[in-house]
Amino acid sequence: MTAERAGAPGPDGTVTAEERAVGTGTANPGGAPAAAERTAGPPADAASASLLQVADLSVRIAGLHILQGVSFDVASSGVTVLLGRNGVGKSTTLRAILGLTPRNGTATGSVRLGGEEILGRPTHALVKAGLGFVPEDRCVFAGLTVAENLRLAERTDAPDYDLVFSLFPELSKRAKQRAGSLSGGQQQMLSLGRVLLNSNRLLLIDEPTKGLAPKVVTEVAEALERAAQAVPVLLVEQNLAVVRRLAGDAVVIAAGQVAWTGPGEQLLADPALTKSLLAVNAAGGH
Ligand SMILES: Nc1ncnc2c1ncn2[C@@H]1O[C@H](COP(=O)(O)OP(=O)(O)OP(=O)(O)O)[C@@H](O)[C@H]1O
Repeated sequence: MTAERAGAPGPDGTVTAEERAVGTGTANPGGAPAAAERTAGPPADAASASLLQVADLSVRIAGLHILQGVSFDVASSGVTVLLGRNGVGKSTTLRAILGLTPRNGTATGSVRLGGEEILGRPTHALVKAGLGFVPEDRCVFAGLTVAENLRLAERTDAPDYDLVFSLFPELSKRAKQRAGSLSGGQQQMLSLGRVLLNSNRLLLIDEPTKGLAPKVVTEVAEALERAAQAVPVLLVEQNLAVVRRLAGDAVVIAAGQVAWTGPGEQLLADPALTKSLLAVNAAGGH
């Protein structure tokens, strides 16, 4: 698809001077990337180390210009975390990558997976190409058993049950239990297991710890850590304790654009920056 000019918002844009001012991170001072930075792209070694390259991604839905030229890379191993205040467009970014922008919307720019342009390709082709998605609502069939949920997710003749059960032994133990009676954390593991049965090049995971009790959050973070050893992950996550535990690189979206990118550790080590970008304390509280 053709790259759409980003930067200055259109008449329906949502960028305010104050929001732009929070973009003081080392990787992207000033919030929106300068045109020269965008066209220059990442250094050659960074490009070769990245699996997914999102460049100048703009999404408009129902008259709203939600993403206004978002650019970032996802590393070929470990967890890249996508952060930002509520409603900035994190889920919209995942959905655009997956070809799930609603039909009354448009997604323009470029998304490359392993160097190949994928923006605009249909979702079924992207799933076949190795994008695995774990949505925010977990998506398990409450009335079916764990084993049935897993069987329904099989997409190949050789689903990798060994991997899934080695990562989440709980799923093997609870194979005959109805998914609706699992705890929130166990449901999240089932949701991850359903995706990991098939071979994936990249997992896109949307707020897996949302609404979970602190103890369960820790369990899910451990599960994600194990999953990320098998497959690289692009993770939307608001819980900074989870980010601290998992993040390699962090990408912060504000006002429709990438306001900061860099090592997650570096972001969390700077409480003032964390607070200005995310309106939360690095200790984890709001
Ligand atoms: N289909 C849609 N129709 C209209 N507006 C939408 C649609 N999808 C998203 N939006 C709007 O786009 C903005 C970004 O939404 P999105 O869900 O991507 O944010 P988010 O950063 O993931 O938020 P949160 O952290 O609260 O989950 C919001 O203002 C949302 O209301």
